[in-house]
Amino acid sequence: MKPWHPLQARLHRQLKTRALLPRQSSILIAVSGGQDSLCLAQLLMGLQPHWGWRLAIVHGDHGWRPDSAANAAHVVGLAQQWQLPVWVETAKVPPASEAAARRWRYQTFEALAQQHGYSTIVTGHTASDRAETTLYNLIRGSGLDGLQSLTWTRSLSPTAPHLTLVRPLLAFTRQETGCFCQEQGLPIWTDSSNEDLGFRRNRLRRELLPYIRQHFNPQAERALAQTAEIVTAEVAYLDAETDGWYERAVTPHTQPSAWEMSQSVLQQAPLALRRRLCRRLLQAALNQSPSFDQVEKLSALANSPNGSQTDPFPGGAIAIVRQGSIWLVPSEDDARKLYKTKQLR
Ligand SMILES: Nc1ncnc2c1ncn2[C@@H]1O[C@H](COP(=O)(O)OP(=O)(O)OP(=O)(O)O)[C@@H](O)[C@H]1O
Repeated sequence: MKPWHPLQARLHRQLKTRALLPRQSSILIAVSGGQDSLCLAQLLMGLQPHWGWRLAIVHGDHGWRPDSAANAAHVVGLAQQWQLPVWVETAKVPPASEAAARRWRYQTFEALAQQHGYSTIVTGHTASDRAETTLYNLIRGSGLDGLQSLTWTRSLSPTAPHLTLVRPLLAFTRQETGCFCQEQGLPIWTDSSNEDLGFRRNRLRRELLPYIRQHFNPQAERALAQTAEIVTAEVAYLDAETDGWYERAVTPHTQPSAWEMSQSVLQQAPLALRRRLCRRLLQAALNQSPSFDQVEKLSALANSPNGSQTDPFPGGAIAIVRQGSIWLVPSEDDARKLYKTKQLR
């Protein structure tokens, strides 16, 4: 038997200690054709006899670049060479942004995984991606949740709770995956859009991070990825704490729909949890991630007198203080209905 490559041995240890990909799992590998996902596919294939996984490849063709069909054909060719099942999903209309493309990819891959009985989708995200995301989110003013950036695992959607997204390469840098591909002679497909400095993300990767490395910390990438790792555990802890406070503080009502939050519970909550409670409530009520200012606006009602009210949130929802409760109602109209039913007195 061929001795394991050091990266393969490291990945094996990671998978064991973190219990990321259980034995006999059915795994769909998301392969863009870039160096990270090629490295991932190759490493998983090498470990497959030991873990007994069922592996397959999936590729998403966004139709963005003139060479996107050739890119897809390249991935199909590799999968055939590796003797793995392969699916290519093509976007009917090219997604309008990076974020839209990501959403489309995960939705399509998720449907495919369900259809063919795969329990896990894996991506080639690395410590370098993690470092960049953390730095990017820091500059944008994100809280801890943004700084944790990419997590090792996450469930893909509430409609498919058994389906997990796993990122097994978060401990490897892009430099390591690049060297690995070169050593193994893996044919990397170069995505020309990665060079485009019109994208903020690329400028951060090609200009800001090299500057930080040169002038502040040659290990900046590892340091940022480490920050993300530390923050991930802290966010998990705070989330679990928030669960209990949310349960005690918030009562949902129907007809008309409204959320009632106890003012005294909100007052007792430490500021970090108070903000989390308000954020979670706004997320549920508005169906979108609230901004910091919106969270602060709701949180300020913890100490506001009876009768206080916020100006409308996006979509027209308002929050009103009544008799020790903060009522979050979808609109002024709903507030009037509540007055009629005497709940809001
Ligand atoms: N078009 C795609 N088809 C399949 N998987 C994709 C696609 N684009 C991205 N992915 C998955 O998401 C991961 C991260 O995507 P990202 O856009 O950061 O990487 P990339 O630069 O396109 O390619 P790579 O990470 O493979 O070098 C990839 O490693 C890959 O697993």
